[in-house]
Amino acid sequence: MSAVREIEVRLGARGYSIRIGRGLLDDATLWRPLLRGRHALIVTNTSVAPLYQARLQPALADLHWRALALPDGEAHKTLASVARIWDALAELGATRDACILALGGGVVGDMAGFAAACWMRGIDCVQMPTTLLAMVDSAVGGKTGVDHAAGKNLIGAFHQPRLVLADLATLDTLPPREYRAGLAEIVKIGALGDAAFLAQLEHDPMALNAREDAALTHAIAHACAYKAGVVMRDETEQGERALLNFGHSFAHALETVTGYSTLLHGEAVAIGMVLAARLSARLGHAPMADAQRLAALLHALDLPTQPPPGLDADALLAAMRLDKKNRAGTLRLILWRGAGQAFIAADVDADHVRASWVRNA
Ligand SMILES: NC(=O)c1ccc[n+]([C@@H]2O[C@H](COP(=O)([O-])OP(=O)(O)OC[C@H]3O[C@@H](n4cnc5c(N)ncnc54)[C@H](O)[C@@H]3O)[C@@H](O)[C@H]2O)c1
Ligand SMILES: O=C(O)C(=O)C[C@@H](O)[C@H](O)[C@H](O)COP(=O)(O)O
Ligand SMILES: [Zn+2]
Repeated sequence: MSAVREIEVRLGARGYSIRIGRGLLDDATLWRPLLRGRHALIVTNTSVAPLYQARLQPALADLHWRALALPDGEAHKTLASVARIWDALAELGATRDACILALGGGVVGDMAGFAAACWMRGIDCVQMPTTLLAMVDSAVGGKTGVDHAAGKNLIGAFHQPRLVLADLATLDTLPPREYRAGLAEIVKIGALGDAAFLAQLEHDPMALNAREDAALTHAIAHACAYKAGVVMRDETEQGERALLNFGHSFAHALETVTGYSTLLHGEAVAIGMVLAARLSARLGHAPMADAQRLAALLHALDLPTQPPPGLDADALLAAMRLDKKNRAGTLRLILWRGAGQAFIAADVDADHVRASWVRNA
């Protein structure tokens, strides 16, 4: 096994480690001791189960355990899917000391975490992310939940995992488009608060595309450490944590309006960050040159930087009005003052936001 990086998320009794390395799923000593009771449920999906589920099974032999493979895709990130997890827990007879092992990308992780938050008002969940996006973002920080037809992640809970185990070997099978989507959330960390990291990515955007363990470990650990710092200071998004939403008011509207089936989350975030950066420039908060820099980096990483054609600006604006960051009927967005300097912008003018949806505006 190659070197393992470890990052602590210090949240008192809710604290946990993030471990990053190759082959971690095969080392049951890393996660098996965390299972306190007799019941374990592997929550995964139909694509990931055949690839990685067998890695976990030997260590579960002396427990009551089951595996639930949910249908694949963001369109299935629904309460109906979570109800299937609760049904599986009921069939297993899972008590308060049961543990869910969330094996998959962010969709699986968000649903498994939410099911764990609610079952008997809270059982343990170990996040075993198998996508780049889940390793750098969704498995960390305890945001869990599902989508609603009216908006992304509108139903959910904060529920921290007991452990995050990021096995780099699982990325070997990740399709290129999904991999690139994860790069968008890595760029986001630089864009919102870490200009030096952003400059590193700009200096050699292709280094990460090689999927070489050392470069990957560095980027994943850097993104996780940054996010962990924010979460430790503001676990439930009373303030600073909202900055991790840079680009997301636009991204979530895009995902909602396109029925959660056209754009990947990371792709929507790439577009959303460029729109937020351009809007910041038009409102006089930031240089337009920084928005252009950001778009150039995302383009170099083969990520989209413009909304797909033919979308209805009014529908997109309507979706943005249901964003969780809004207050008292006004739009509250994450904008920036330039690379690495995101801030919370209250009461943003709706006409300006609407104009952002015009392609090339
Ligand atoms: N909770 C949070 O803080 C947070 C943060 C960011 C994103 N998210 C959420 O995460 C979701 C996106 O996550 P995602 O990008 O991981 O998408 P995903 O979970 O849909 O996974 C992407 C695709 O890759 C497949 N896959 C997963 N691992 C694989 C592997 N190792 N080999 C081959 N195929 C594999 C999946 O089956 C799926 O088809 C969105 O719902 C988003 O809202 C949550
Ligand atoms: O962890 C956070 O906080 C984030 O905002 C991370 C985002 O990348 C992620 O997409 C998150 O799910 C969005 O949260 P939401 O509260 O806007 O639904
Ligand atoms: Zn995101």
